[in-house]
Amino acid sequence: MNALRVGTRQSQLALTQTNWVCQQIQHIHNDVTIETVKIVTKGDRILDVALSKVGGKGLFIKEIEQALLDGTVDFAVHSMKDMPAEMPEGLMIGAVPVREDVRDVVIAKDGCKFQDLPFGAVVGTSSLRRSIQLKAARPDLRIVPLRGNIDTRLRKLRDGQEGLDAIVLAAAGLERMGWAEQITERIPVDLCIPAAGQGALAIQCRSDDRATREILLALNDAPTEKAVQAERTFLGRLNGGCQIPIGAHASFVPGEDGLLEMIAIVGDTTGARILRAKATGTDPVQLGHTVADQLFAQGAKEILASVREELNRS
Ligand SMILES: NCc1[nH]cc(CCC(=O)O)c1CC(=O)O
Repeated sequence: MNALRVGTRQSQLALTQTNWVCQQIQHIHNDVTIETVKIVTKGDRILDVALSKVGGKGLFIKEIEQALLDGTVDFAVHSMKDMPAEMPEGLMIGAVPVREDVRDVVIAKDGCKFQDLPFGAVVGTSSLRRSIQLKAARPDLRIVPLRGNIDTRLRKLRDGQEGLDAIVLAAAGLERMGWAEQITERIPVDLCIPAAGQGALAIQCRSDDRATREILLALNDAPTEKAVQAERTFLGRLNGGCQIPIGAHASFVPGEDGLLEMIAIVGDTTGARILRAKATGTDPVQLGHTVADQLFAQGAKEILASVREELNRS
């Protein structure tokens, strides 16, 4: 008999993800019992302000990490893309389950494909990463801020708030909620490079908790882990938080045994300057550094400095 406690945010998505992980664990270890501990994070308390204005890294995870360190919970399930590249001493990612669809998606009021949206259509997203890439493809679009949990955002579109014609969300959240039928179009990754870790889960635990680590390991998917490692190494080099427009997507090249390809983007807040990079490699950490170095060689440091300055001012 083994009794574990899992920490989670209380959004529908967080609970759904956590339940999925607990089911997987109990499928493999039917003697393990798991108690769910709901934790409110700073990100949950300030849902009315654009994330880019709130700033700070790990807005949705700090309180949960503290509960892990305190021993109040034994593991935690996070959306990988909400995790900062660096982790507090004593904690680790114990498993990375197989990734969902990594893409961003458009949900349009009239079921209109992205390129077919009317001139000047209003598109809701609070993500600078999404907004600068969508504007690069469709400069006419009017991007408006959109916050809240997935269900809140879908409701705002249905209600036509802010004159919304469409919203952009991650496919993964919708898939996990069972709401994929609402998706109008999955945006190709080279048109809108996803956030580092998008579509993946991170199961976090204490580094010294061997028993829990052993249990979690069975849920790990090595290809997902390696792709995410490349993306997060890159993110760490750029020192990026969720408010900075950075995208990174790594995937194994089909038919090329063990070869990863990564594409990445960094831009300023208006999208006036956008830098892109692409590389392949077999070592995830090396690949993350290679792509970061490519962007630094193109002037990413100046862009990042200007974004940070701007976000600090506003
Ligand atoms: N930004 C919040 C967030 N964090 C994780 C997901 C779900 C998708 C995922 O796990 O990548 C979402 C919602 C969204 O971006 O649409």
